Amino acid sequence: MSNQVNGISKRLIVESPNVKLVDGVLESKFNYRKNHFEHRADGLHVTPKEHEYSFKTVLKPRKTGLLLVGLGGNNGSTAVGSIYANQYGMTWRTKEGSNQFRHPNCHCAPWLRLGAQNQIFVPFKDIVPILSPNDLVISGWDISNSNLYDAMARAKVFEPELQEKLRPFMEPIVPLPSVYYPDFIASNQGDRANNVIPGSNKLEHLEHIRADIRKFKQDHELECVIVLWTANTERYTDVRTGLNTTADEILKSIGSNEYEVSPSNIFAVASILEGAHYINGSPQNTLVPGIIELADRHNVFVGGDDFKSGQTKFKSAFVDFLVSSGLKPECIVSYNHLGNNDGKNLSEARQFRSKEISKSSVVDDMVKSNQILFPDAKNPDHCVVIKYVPFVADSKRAMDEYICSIFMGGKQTFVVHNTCEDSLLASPLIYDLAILTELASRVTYKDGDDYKPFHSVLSILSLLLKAPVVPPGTPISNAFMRQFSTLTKLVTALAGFPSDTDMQIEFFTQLPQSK
Ligand SMILES: NC(=O)c1ccc[n+]([C@@H]2O[C@H](COP(=O)([O-])OP(=O)(O)OC[C@H]3O[C@@H](n4cnc5c(N)ncnc54)[C@H](O)[C@@H]3O)[C@@H](O)[C@H]2O)c1
Ligand SMILES: O=P([O-])([O-])O[C@@H]1[C@@H](O)[C@H](O)[C@@H](O)[C@H](O)[C@@H]1O
Repeated sequence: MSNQVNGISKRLIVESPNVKLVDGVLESKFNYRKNHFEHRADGLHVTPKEHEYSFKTVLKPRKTGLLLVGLGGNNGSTAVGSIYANQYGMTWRTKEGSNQFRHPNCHCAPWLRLGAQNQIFVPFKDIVPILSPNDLVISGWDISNSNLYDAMARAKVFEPELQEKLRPFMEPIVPLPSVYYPDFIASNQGDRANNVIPGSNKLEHLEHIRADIRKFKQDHELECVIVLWTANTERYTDVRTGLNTTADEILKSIGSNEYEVSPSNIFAVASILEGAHYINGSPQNTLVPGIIELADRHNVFVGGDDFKSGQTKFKSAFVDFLVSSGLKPECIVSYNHLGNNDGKNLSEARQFRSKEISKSSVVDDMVKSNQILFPDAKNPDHCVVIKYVPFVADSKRAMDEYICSIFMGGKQTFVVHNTCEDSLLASPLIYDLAILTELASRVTYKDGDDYKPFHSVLSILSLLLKAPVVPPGTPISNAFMRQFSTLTKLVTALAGFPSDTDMQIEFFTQLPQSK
């Protein structure tokens, strides 16, 4: 591990009796402070509690494969192309001049202030070793047989010169045939579906996808495989007893060709049965209770839902700022239009509804966090609109209006406009999700005498997702900086030192001499 202090590269050496390195495994002890609260007749009682965790982190990242469902989409082709652009140091002209691949925010937090007194900043990757996106082996499936050069041109995300430089790398890549059940995505996607696994037997489709995953793992001698859904948004599936509320039910439903089993359910079950982790980058409710139970049974991670990329990411930080500042959001209208195939798919009601749910739930925790502003925990008026306008292609235009009640009955209105290539926001998140999932696969914690992995529902991915799926009983946090803090505190705990409290008390007190 190394860090930059004034440009001088230095190793990060943790001086602590709570840390030891044994055969490439970092063993660390972490004192977890967690207050216990109890409402009683005379008031709210708080009892400070402390719990000692022991972690083991295998330091060497695993040889990892990333299988994208929707490989030929705007996000999929952009994610693959950007890896080659980085690996080969490509530059390309734009009307503003020459451009260079900018490493995406694929380390989540490029810099993490550690030592308040020295303002030392260390990137995540130097706190615990994490996978580089360049080392990912990437493949995947698509219902469209377009090779990735044609898919990249169709996406209209990269500049033409870059597309041509990428052609030798992208043209040979043709997505594997996929599972296609028309009722789950918009009917306007039918003309794309020319790369489909034949037949209608869902158990055969499951076994086909399982065989694809096994072959990919064997061919590339992989230690870790992550399957990530970046295919079209599906409609919600029913969740009901007998269909998918237990692991045995979902397996039985596939065996009996149940109509309500979706393509994304098939991919999730196939991944889990092949020991591959499964991440849902779209808003549909793929991770039904039965799939979560199956993941737990097979000790693989699942995560979702829906990349938190632009309008919602901003909202998760902005509303946190508003509520923390005592400004009460009364009305939030989030409108956007875009012209890519995602927008086309979302132009049908059932697919839009999946997205509306994920985009609307993002303020819930922040509203509940302030009972002075929201005594009845009633959410602000919150309206989400998405329109498909082909001309703008991937360049999404998002316009938001926030109206807040402020001091003495005043009103404060914020209007936000942002334009971006949607795929340039989402593609780095594909790496982030894969990198954090691979890191989590190397971590165990002590529970009694044994070390065990984190819960199968990987809630540490919440920072990157609009509608985080969390272990049962876990409060859902969407506030951006709180999610960020959760992740930074975990990473430093794994490395054996608690992250800074940010109190900076030492600057307005005489710091007691450390023992
Ligand atoms: N900023 C963003 O782009 C962003 C943010 C959050 C979520 N998302 C979600 O990510 C997903 C992909 O977005 P996109 O812009 O790349 O869309 P896209 O339409 O360009 O790509 C989706 C791809 O999935 C393919 N596909 C559809 N059904 C499939 C199946 N059953 N198996 C395999 N492939 C299938 C399509 O042919 C298409 O190539 C969408 O669900 C979108 O809502 C995108
Ligand atoms: O992440 P975000 O920018 O809030 O939301 C986005 C929507 O605004 C967009 O319309 C949709 O096509 C993308 O899939 C993404 O979900």
